[in-house]
Amino acid sequence: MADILQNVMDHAVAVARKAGEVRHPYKDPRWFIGEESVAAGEPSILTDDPTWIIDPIDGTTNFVHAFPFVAISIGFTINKRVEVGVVYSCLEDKMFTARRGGGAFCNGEPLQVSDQTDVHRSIIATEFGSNRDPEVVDKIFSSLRNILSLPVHGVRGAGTAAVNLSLVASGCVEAYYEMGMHVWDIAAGSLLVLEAGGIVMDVDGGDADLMSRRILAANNRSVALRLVEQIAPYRPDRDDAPPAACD
Ligand SMILES: O=P(O)(O)O[C@H]1[C@H](O)[C@@H](O)[C@H](O)[C@H](O)[C@@H]1O
Ligand SMILES: [Mg+2]
Ligand SMILES: [Mg+2]
Repeated sequence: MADILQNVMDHAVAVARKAGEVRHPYKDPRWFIGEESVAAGEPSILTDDPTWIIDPIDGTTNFVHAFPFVAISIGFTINKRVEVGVVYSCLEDKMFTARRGGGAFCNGEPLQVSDQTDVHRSIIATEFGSNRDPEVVDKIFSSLRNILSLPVHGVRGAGTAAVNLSLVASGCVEAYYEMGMHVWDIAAGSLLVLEAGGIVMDVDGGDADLMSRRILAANNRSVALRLVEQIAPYRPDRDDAPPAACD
């Protein structure tokens, strides 16, 4: 694991030097998008530069309530594409790692998504999120009702996007979708799913967009597209939306 991170950091330095940059890739705030740094007012703009995307605690509400799923999520992008993903599920003591083109692993063991193609025999993970706007809550429940009525084998939610994505990558659930989470929740986990043989797309079936705050990750296209038909989509403000103007 340390080797993977060291290689990536070396790569980041090499890319920076090639571009004639003198910035230090581990210290310049422009090379980071983190939940806490953004909360402190740092920008949340994904550029082509090597960028670390970090959620130090994914599953904060779980953590506060001692609900036993909490993760650390670290993604690394170049040209806006996730090259490395690391999710550490702390209480399970599972270290999930993926490198683009290099596969996905849990504690060093290769991961493979489920081979189930029938949505009716699937478990779907999702989250209720934290937005209590009645229109959003209606959409959440509309999607849930449609999916439960398909029917599916079950609907689950770990309370952390990173763990939900690790569950898709591990083949424990067939798919995970959510609207309203942030780029730091999904950057690392989305690569886990891709490298375990799955797919990642927008909830409307379009291309995945890391900054859109919408994700559908699945073991295969046939399960994903059946879910697209059931999901009532809404558009949260993007992670890279300009801050609202003050009067
Ligand atoms: O804020 P943290 O880092 O705990 O992350 C969020 C989760 O990852 C979401 O899936 C989940 O839906 C919640 O929004 C949760 O807040
Ligand atoms: Mg999070
Ligand atoms: Mg967090």
